[in-house]
Amino acid sequence: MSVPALEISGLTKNFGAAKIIRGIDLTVARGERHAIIGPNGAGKSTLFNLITGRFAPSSGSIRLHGEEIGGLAPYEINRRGLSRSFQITNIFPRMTVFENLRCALLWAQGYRYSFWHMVGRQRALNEGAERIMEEINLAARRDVPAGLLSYAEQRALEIGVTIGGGADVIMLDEPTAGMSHSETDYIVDLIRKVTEGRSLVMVEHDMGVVFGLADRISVLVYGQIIATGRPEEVRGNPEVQRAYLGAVLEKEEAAG
Ligand SMILES: Nc1ncnc2c1ncn2[C@@H]1O[C@H](COP(=O)(O)OP(=O)(O)OP(=O)(O)O)[C@@H](O)[C@H]1O
Repeated sequence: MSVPALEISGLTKNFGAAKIIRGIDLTVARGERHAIIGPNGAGKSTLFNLITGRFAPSSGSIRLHGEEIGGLAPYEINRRGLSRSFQITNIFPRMTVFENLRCALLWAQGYRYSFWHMVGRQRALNEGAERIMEEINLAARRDVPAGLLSYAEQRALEIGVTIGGGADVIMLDEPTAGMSHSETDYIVDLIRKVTEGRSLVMVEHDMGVVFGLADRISVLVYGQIIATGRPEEVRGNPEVQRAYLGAVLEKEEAAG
């Protein structure tokens, strides 16, 4: 059996006396798209921040491709092949689409302190930036400053920046937050495309997005995973219905 992309076991996180993550075991296979859902305050962002290195675990283990990453700094985790996007757009508004992607590649390849090294890599960087631009469907917007793109295009660019470093585990925090139906469809198609052959872990409140994208779903309630499985298994799980999904799906149906 191949080593999972991500393997979390016995993970806990306390803030002072508050036990926020209370013993999580979770495995994400290579190439799997995995969604984490659950009610407000369940600990989804905290779990996300533990995996990406913003917080150190109180106990337990987080392995990326078999190597322990729990407690490493975010940039060290990034170098090992895990990249995250941000809920708040993380691009440079005055730089063009192309420059943003080039900058992401430059940063990821670790040339930021070596100007001469960088000059020698110009061609590879330019080609890499062009390739990602095609992948995220922004070639026609190549020379537009990022700040002038539509909101959905900015999120697409941000996904481009996230995959720019060649990471094979992508973490997305609410990638469709604040989007209209059509923008959501556009970003979902894009995420499906760019995560082909990569592993995806996403926190998302929109159940249409979750059930449309995820191979497997984990339901986090009060710092523990109460169910993990394929979408239809999770949807049919009575405990999940009771703790979370019943109310959410009713609300979404009512909203049309
Ligand atoms: N740095 C912190 N210090 C103390 N408590 C925190 C900290 N970060 C989060 N918490 C608490 O941890 C709990 C879980 O928060 P978290 O943001 O992880 O939940 P969530 O599932 O992402 O919620 P939402 O869906 O509303 O974003 C909350 O009660 C929150 O107040």
